[in-house]
Amino acid sequence: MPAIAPSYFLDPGVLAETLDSMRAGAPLVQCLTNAVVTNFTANVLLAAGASAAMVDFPGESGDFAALASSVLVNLGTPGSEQRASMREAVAAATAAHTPWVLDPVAIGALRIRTSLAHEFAAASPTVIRGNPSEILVLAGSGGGGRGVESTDSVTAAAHAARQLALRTGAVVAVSGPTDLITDGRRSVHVHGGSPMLTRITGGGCALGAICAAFLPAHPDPLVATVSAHAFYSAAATRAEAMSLGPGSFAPAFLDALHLLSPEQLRATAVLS
Ligand SMILES: Nc1ncnc2c1ncn2[C@@H]1O[C@H](COP(=O)(O)OP(=O)(O)OP(=O)(O)O)[C@@H](O)[C@H]1O
Ligand SMILES: Cc1ncsc1CCO
Ligand SMILES: [Mg+2]
Repeated sequence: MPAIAPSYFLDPGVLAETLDSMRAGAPLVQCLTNAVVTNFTANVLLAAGASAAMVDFPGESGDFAALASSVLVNLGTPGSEQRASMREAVAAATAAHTPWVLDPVAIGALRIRTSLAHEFAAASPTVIRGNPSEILVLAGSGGGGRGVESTDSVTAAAHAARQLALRTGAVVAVSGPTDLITDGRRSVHVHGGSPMLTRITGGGCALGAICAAFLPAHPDPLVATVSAHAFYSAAATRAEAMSLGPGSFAPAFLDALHLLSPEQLRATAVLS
C-alpha cells in the first residue's frame, strides 16, 4: 500500500454548507475532557457557534450523553472518577446513537490511559482524533510520543490511520502541519493552520471538541470531520496574522472562530 492514499475530492462549497448548518444547529457538545483545557475548549465551542457542557460526573454523564448533540471523550487527565464517567457516557452515547469523538491524549508509555484508549477504540467511536504518535499507538505500531506531543510525522502515521479506521469503523483524524482525515477508503489532507496552535495548551484538544460539534451537521462523518479541520485551520491562519505570539494568538483565535464566514471558508480552505 502506498504511504499516501489517493485523495478523495471534496468541493469546498460543502465545507461552507457544513459550517452554516453547524451554526444553525448550535449543537450541544458534552465534553469529558482534561483539567488543563476545559475552559479553553468551552470558549472555542462557544466562539464557533456551538454550545458546551462539561458534564463529567458518574451518575450524570450517561444521562447527558443520551441528550447531547455529540460527545467528546479526551483522555488527557483520566482520574478514576473521570474514567467511570467516560465509560458511562460511551455506553449511553452508543445506545442513543449520539456521535462521539475519542482523543487518546499521550497514550503509549502511560498504562491506564493506553488501555482505556484501546477499550474505547473498540466501542465504535464516530471519530478518533489525535496526533501522529497517538494514532500509531492505537493502531498497534508505535511506542508513543513525548508526553502530549508527537514525535512522529503525519506521513509516518498515514498507513496506521487507515488501518485503524478500517478496524474500528471510525473516521481517523491525524493532526500536524498538514492534517489527514481518513475512513480507511477515502483520505483528505487539510493544509493551513498555525504553529501557534502548538504554543498554547489545548490546540489539539479543542479541535476534538470542534469535530464533535460538526458531526451532527453532516450525515457523512468524513465530510463533517474534514469541515471541522478546515474551519479550525482557516481560523488559526487568520488569528496568526492578527497576533504577536501565543498570548495574543489565543484571543485572536476565538475572534477568528466567531468571525469566519462560510464564504471565507470556501474561498480559503486548501484540501488535497
Ligand atoms: N506546524 C504547524 N502548522 C500549522 N498548523 C499546525 C502545526 N502543527 C499543528 N498544527 C495544528 O494545530 C492543531 C493541533 O494539532 P496538534 O498536532 O498540535 O495536536 P495535539 O498534539 O493533539 O495537541 P494537544 O497538545 O492539545 O493534545 C491542529 O489544528 C493542527 O492542524
Ligand atoms: C498539557 C497537558 N497535560 C495533560 S493533558 C494536557 C493538555 C494538552 O494535551
Ligand atoms: Mg492531543
